[in-house]
Amino acid sequence: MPVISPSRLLKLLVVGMLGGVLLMTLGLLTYETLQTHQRVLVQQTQTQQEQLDDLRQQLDQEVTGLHDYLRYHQSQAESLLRDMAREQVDVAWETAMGIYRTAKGRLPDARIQELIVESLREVRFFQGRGYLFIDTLDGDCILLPTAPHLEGSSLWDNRDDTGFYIMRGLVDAVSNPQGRGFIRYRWYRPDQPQVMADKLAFARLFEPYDWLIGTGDYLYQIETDLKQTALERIEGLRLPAEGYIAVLDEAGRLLTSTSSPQDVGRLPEELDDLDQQQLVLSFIDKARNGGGFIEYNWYRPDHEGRHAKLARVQWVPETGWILVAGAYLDALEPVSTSPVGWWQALRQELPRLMLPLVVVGLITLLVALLYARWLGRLLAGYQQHIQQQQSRLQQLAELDNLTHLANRWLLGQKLMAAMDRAMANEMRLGLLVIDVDRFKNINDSLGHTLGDRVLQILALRLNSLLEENQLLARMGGDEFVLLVEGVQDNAQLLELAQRVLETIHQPVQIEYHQLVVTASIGIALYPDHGLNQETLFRHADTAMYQAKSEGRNRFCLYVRSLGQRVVDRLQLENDLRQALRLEQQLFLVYQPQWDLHSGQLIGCEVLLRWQHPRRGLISPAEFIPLAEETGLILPLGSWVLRTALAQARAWREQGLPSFTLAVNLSTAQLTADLPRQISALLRGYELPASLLELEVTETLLMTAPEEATQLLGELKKTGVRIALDDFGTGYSSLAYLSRLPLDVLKIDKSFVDGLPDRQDDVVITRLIIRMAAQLGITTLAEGVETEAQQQFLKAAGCHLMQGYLKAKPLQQQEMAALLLALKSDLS
Ligand SMILES: Nc1nc2c(ncn2[C@@H]2O[C@@H]3COP(=O)(O)O[C@H]4[C@@H](O)[C@H](n5cnc6c(=O)[nH]c(N)nc65)O[C@@H]4COP(=O)(O)O[C@H]3[C@H]2O)c(=O)[nH]1
Repeated sequence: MPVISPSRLLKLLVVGMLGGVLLMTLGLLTYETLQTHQRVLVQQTQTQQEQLDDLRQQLDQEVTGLHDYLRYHQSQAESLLRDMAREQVDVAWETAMGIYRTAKGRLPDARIQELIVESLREVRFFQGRGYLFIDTLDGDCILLPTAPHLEGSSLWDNRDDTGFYIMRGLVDAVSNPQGRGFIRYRWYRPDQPQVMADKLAFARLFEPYDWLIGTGDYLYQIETDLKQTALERIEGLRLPAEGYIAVLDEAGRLLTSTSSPQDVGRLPEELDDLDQQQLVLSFIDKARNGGGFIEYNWYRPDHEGRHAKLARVQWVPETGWILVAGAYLDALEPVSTSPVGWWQALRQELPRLMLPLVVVGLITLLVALLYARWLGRLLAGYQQHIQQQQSRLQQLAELDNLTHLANRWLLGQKLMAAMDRAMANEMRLGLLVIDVDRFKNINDSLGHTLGDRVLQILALRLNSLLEENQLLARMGGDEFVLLVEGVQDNAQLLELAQRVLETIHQPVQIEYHQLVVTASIGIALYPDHGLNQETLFRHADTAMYQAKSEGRNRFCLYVRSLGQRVVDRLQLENDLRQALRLEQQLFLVYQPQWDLHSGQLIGCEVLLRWQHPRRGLISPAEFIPLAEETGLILPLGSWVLRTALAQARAWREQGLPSFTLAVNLSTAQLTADLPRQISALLRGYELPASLLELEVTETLLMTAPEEATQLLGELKKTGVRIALDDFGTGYSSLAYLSRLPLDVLKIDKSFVDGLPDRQDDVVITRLIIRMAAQLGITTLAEGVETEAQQQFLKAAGCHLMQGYLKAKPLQQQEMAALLLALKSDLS
C-alpha cells in the first residue's frame, strides 16, 4: 500500500469531501431532474387526457349543438313557412293593391285585374318553387302559374287525397274579419307527381275584386331547405384536431363529409373501401343504440398510415340524420415529451431548486471544511505522536534504556565509522571494556532497582569524564565500553583507565546505603589488537578478565599472551564443573585455630582444595574467584558446607572432642535463604549450631551494609557464630562493626606479617584488638608464622590465632589424629 504524506492525505480528504459535496449536489439535481421529468410526464399524460376530454367535450358539444339546431329548425319549419308565405302574400297583396289604386278609375277593372295577374305571375320564391295564386271567392282560378291551363276554370271541388276541398278551405281561411288565414292540405309532389304531400297555404282577401291571393309550399320542401341550409352550415364547421362533421341519412348515405367529399351521396354498400363500409355501419349501429363515442384508426390527410380517431355519433330523429363529429387524436395540440420539454420544465423548476441546493451545498461544504480542519489537527497530533514514537524508537534502538548511553548497536555503528576514520587518518583508537566488580552481589543484596540506580550513577559519572572523540556505551548488565578516538600513545589510554577506576571507586550514596564499587577494565587498541570489531572486543574482554583475575579494581592492556590465559581460564571453568559433578577432585583441609593464652585447640578453619588431574593441587585463591564469576560458587559453597558438617558429624561419632568449624562463605552465598539452609543442614547432621562458624568477608559489608547487617542477624539467630575475615583490607569503618552481630574478627595476615616490627601494622593490629575488645568481639590473628608474632599478639590481647607456626591446613585424617591426641591429652 502506498504511503501518503499527511498533508497529501489531508488534501485528498478535502478534495474527496468537496467531491462528495459536488456529487451530492449533482445527485440532488439528478433526483430533482428525474422528479421533474416524472412530473412533466404526469402532466403531459394529464394534459393529453384533458385534451382528449376537451375533444370529447367539444365533439359532444358540437354534435349536441347541431342536434339542437336541427331539432329547432325542424320545429320551426312550419312557422317559417307560415312567415315566408305570409310575407310573400302580403307583398303580392300590396303589389296588387298598388296596381289597383293606381289604375282605379283610369283603367277598366278587367285591365287592372289583368295587370295584377301578370305582375304576379312571374313571382318566384322558395328556391324557385314558390309562386302566387289568385282565386275568386267562388272558386274560380284566376292565376295558377304552374298550371295556367286551369285559369278561368272552377277549382271549387278540388280535393286532396284525404278528401279535403282545397278551394273551399282557402275561401274559409279568408272568411274572417282579418280577411286572411292558413290552410293545410295535401297536393302532388313536384318530384313525384303521383304522390301527395302536406302543403301549407296562406291566402288574403283582395277585397276590390273578391279575390284571394295566396301561396303555399310543401312542408317537406321547407324541411328539405332547412336541412340543406343545415348541411351547408355543417360543411362550414371546423373542429379542432383536424376534426370534421359528417352527416348520414337513415340509410347510411353520406350527406356531407369534410373528410371524404368524394363519397357524399353514397350508401355504405356503394363505398369502395370495405373498412369504410364497416365504419359507416358501426356509426349507424352506434346511433341507433343511443349514440356515443367511437374510437378507431383512420387515414389522416397528408399523413402516412392510419391514425387514432375519436368520433361522436348522434341520431337526430327529427331529421332522420346521423351526426358524426370526429377528430384525430394525434392532431391534438402536441404535448411535448421531448427532453427539451422536460428541460424547459426543469429550467422553470431550477430557480425553486437553486436555493435549497445552494443552502445544502454550502452547509455540507462548511461541515466538510470544519471536518477537514478537525481532521487536519488530528493528523498533526497524530504525526507529532508518530514522530515522538519514532524518536522514542530511535532512542530505544540506539540508546540504552537505563542509562541513556549509547547501546551496543549504536556503539557498533560508531566504532565502525571510527575505525574507518582511524584507518583513513592512520590514527589509533582505544576500546575500554569496563566491568563492574561483583555487581551481582549488589543486585542480590540491594535488589535490582537499587542495582539499576548504581549503574545510572556510574554512567553519569563516567559520562562526565568524556572528552571530544570519546563515546561511552552500555553493553548491558554491568558492562560499559568507552571508545576513544585519536589515541596518540598507550599512556593516554592508561591514564584514562585510571581516571575511570577512581571515578567508579568514589563511594556511591543511594538512599541510606553508602557503597564502594570497583570495576575492572580491559583495554584493546585498533589497529594493534584487532582490525575488526569482533576481535577488538574479544581482546578488550580478555584484558578485562585478566584485570579481574588479578584482583579486580584495576585495568589491563591487552597483550597477545592474554589470549592463552583466557583459554586457560575457560578450561579451568570446565574442569571445575567437572570436579563438582564428580566430587572426587575436591576435598577439604582443616587449619587448626588456637587460643593464644591457654594454647588450646578451639577449632579449625575449613579450607577447600582442588586436586586437578593435570595441574595438580590448585589454590582456592585461584579458583574461588572463577567460581564466583561463573556462579559455580553456589553449588561449590553448598558442597563445602555439607562436607564439613558431615565430617564434623563423623568426628563426633568417632568420639572426638567437639570444636568449632569455621567455613568460608562467598558473598554470593549470602542469600536471604541461607539461614534456613544452615538450620536445615545442622538439623540434618544433628549438630549444634554453636559448632559452626561462618566466615564472611568485608566485601559483603562494603557493597550492602544494611542488608548484610540484617542477614547476619538472621544467621546469628540460628545459633551459628559469625566471623569477619580479612578485616582491615577493605573500607569498613570500625564504628560500623558495632552494629554487626560478630563473634570473631579475623586480623588479616597482611597486618600479622609486619608484626612486631612494622609500626603501621603494630598500630593497626593493636587498634583492632582494642576496639574489638571494647565491642566484646573475639579477635583471631591469621597467618601467624613466627613466635614473635604470636608473642606480640598475645601481649596485645588478641584471643585466638591460626598459622603455620602451629599448624598448616591438615588433611581430615591428620586433623582427626590431632583431635585424638588432644582427647588423650585431656583424658
Ligand atoms: N603463608 C601463610 N598462609 C597461611 C598461614 N596460615 C594460613 N594460611 C593460608 O591463609 C589462607 C586463609 O584463609 P582465608 O584468609 O580465609 O583465605 C582463603 C579463603 O578466602 C578462600 N577459601 C578457601 N577455602 C574456601 C572455601 O571453602 N570457600 C570459600 N568461599 N573460600 C575459600 O581461599 C583463600 C585461600 O585459602 P588458602 O589457599 O587455603 O589459604 C589459607 C591458608 O592456607 C600462614 O601462616 N602462612
